[in-house]
Amino acid sequence: MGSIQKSRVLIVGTGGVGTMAAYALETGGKADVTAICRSNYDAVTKNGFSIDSLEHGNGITGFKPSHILNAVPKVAEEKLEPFEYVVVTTKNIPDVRPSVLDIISPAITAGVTTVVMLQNGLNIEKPIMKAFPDNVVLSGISFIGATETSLGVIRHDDNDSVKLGPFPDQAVSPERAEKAAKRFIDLYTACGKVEWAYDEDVKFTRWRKLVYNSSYNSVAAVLGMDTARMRMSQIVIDDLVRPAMKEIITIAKAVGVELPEGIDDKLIRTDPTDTAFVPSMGQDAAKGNYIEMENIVGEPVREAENAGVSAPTLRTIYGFLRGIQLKTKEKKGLWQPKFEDGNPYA
Ligand SMILES: NC(=O)C1=CN([C@@H]2O[C@H](COP(=O)(O)OP(=O)(O)OC[C@H]3O[C@@H](n4cnc5c(N)ncnc54)[C@H](OP(=O)(O)O)[C@@H]3O)[C@@H](O)[C@H]2O)C=CC1
Ligand SMILES: CC(C)(CO)C(=O)C(=O)O
Repeated sequence: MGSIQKSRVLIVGTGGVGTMAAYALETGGKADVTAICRSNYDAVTKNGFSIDSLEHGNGITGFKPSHILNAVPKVAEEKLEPFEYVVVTTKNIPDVRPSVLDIISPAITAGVTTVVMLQNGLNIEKPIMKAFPDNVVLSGISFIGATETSLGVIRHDDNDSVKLGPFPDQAVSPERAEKAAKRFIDLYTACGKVEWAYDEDVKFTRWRKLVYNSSYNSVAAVLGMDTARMRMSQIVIDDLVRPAMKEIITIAKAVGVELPEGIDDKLIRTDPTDTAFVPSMGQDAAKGNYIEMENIVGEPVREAENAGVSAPTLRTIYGFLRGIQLKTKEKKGLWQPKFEDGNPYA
């Protein structure tokens, strides 16, 4: 029997989500993974990844994807065989260059490569679909809890259950997009340890996830607080988290997405209370990293404005998050404190 041709998969970003994707795809045996590492490149090329995983087991050491690179390959220029899939697992920060489009473009073969976006937030697909109208772009909404605790060291402690499906309004045929999504699910779940499902309604799934992320993630970033403490306080839920959730539910309705009755109550109680869980934006803010505030809060706020819906809590939270991001930009040299032309407060 001849050997099976493995799918060429590029994973851009090997933090929590990207490393667990590399591990699932490689151990499934149907994919030949090229992983892009950045700050963890030296650690990973030397020692491989160390992983403690709820689903794959604890104490995994020395894991190395088939190929490890420290920059995204320029497929056309370097005359490489096209990638069938490019999986995007960086944080998505459109207000800081390079954008996701800038980062992944060199690796995409027009008309061939499917882009899999395993990132939180709204409208993240728009720039990719505009630049590559003849490529399938897939949405993966992840519930995995995976963190890179130090360079090349990953803790994975929640089920890797992703809903994957085509973003709406693509120029490619729905049949081609569905086939690409189902094939990727097959490659990923071949490891036998995780359950992924085909997503028939990406718009719904993304808005549903926003109910949690827009509220809990951003309040965690502003207050530096875990979700158990927010619930124990009562006031943080009553004054911030629940009103933000209710606004997302109202904006979703205005754009044609009916979220289930009681979704706010359910998601408020979703995290365990015996650990101090801090959602990703809270972790990034605490580390002084850029935060994913534009796709998680800015986009819903803009959708609300377009639909004529009032969203005062989200609007205020967005103001705080923009301030936090500006402080990070100043620390990293991307913003200088000076009056620009036209500033009325000079
Ligand atoms: N972690 C989780 O449990 C969940 C995460 N998500 C979403 O998944 C996405 C990924 O999150 P997560 O894995 O936690 O993120 P991490 O911050 O852990 O990892 C992101 C990785 O991308 C790398 N990266 C960023 N920019 C580049 C670049 N230009 N070139 C190469 N590598 C780059 C980072 O490198 P460096 O370290 O050098 O910055 C880092 O290794 C986010 O959108 C998040 O919201 C969704 C659900 C759950
Ligand atoms: C809460 C979680 C881990 C989703 O499962 C998430 O999306 C985040 O922290 O940003």
